[in-house]
Amino acid sequence: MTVTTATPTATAIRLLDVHKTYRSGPEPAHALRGVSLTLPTGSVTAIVGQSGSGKSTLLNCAAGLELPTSGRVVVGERDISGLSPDDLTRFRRDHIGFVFQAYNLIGHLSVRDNIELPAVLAGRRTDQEWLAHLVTETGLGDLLDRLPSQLSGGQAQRVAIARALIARPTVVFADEPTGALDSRTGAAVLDLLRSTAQRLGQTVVIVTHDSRVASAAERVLVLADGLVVDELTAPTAEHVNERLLAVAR
Ligand SMILES: Nc1ncnc2c1ncn2[C@@H]1O[C@H](COP(=O)(O)OP(=O)(O)OP(=O)(O)O)[C@@H](O)[C@H]1O
Repeated sequence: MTVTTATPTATAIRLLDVHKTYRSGPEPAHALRGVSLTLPTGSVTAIVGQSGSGKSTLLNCAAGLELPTSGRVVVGERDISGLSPDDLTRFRRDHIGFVFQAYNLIGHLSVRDNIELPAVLAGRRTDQEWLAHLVTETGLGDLLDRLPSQLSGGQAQRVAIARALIARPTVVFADEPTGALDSRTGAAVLDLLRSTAQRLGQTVVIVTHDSRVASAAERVLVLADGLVVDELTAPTAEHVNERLLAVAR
C-alpha cells in the first residue's frame, strides 16, 4: 500500500507554561499549574498520573477542546491558544483525532459510516484502501454494517480508534484507549496506534491509568497535582508503576 508521509515538522505539539484553573466551585481548582512539554512528530507519548492529577485537562487543552487560563499551545506550526471557537473547531476537525473513553459513536450510523465520519466532515473523500487497512487491523471486517448499539464495548472502542485514524490527523489523542478491551485485543490496538505513528509520522498521545498501556509508549510523562513531575524513556510497566507509586506518597 502507498502511504503518504505527513509533512515533517520536528515538533507536533508544544505546551508552554500552560495553566488551567476552574472557577466553577467555591474554591478554584488549579488543574494545570505550569505545564511545558514538547512532543516530536511521530512520537507515542503516554501521560500517566493519579486520579485528579490533571491528565484529562492536559489532553483537553492540548487538543483544543478547552482553552488554557494562560500559556500557549502550539500544534504543528499553529498557536491554537488564541483561536476563536469556530477556528478551533475547524482546526480540530482537520488536525486532531480523538479516541474518547465513552467512544462517542453516532447511534444511527453504521460502523462504516462512523469510521468515515471525520473524513466526510472534513470534506475529504475516504481513502478506501486506508479504510480497508484500518478495518483489518482493528478486526472490524464483519461488523461494518452494524449499529453501535449492536457492538460490545471492546468492538465500539476499536471503531473509535479506526475513526480517529481515518483522516490521518496530525495528532491522535487517546483517553484510556484500551480500557474496555481484553489484554490481547488491547495489545493489538496499541500496536495499531504505534505502527501508524511510525509509518505516517503521526503523533499519538495516550492518557492512561494502566502502566502496561503506558509502557507501550516511547516516552511516559508523569503528572502530579497539575505538573509534569517525572519522565521515562522506553519504560517497562514495572518502572511506570514505581514512579506512579513514588508520586502518590
Ligand atoms: N470542569 C471542571 N470544573 C471544576 N474542576 C474541575 C473541572 N475539570 C476538572 N476539574 C478539577 O481539576 C483537577 C484535575 O482534573 P482532571 O479531570 O484533569 O484529572 P485526571 O487526572 O484526568 O483525573 P481522572 O484520572 O480521575 O480522570 C481535579 O481536581 C478536578 O476536580
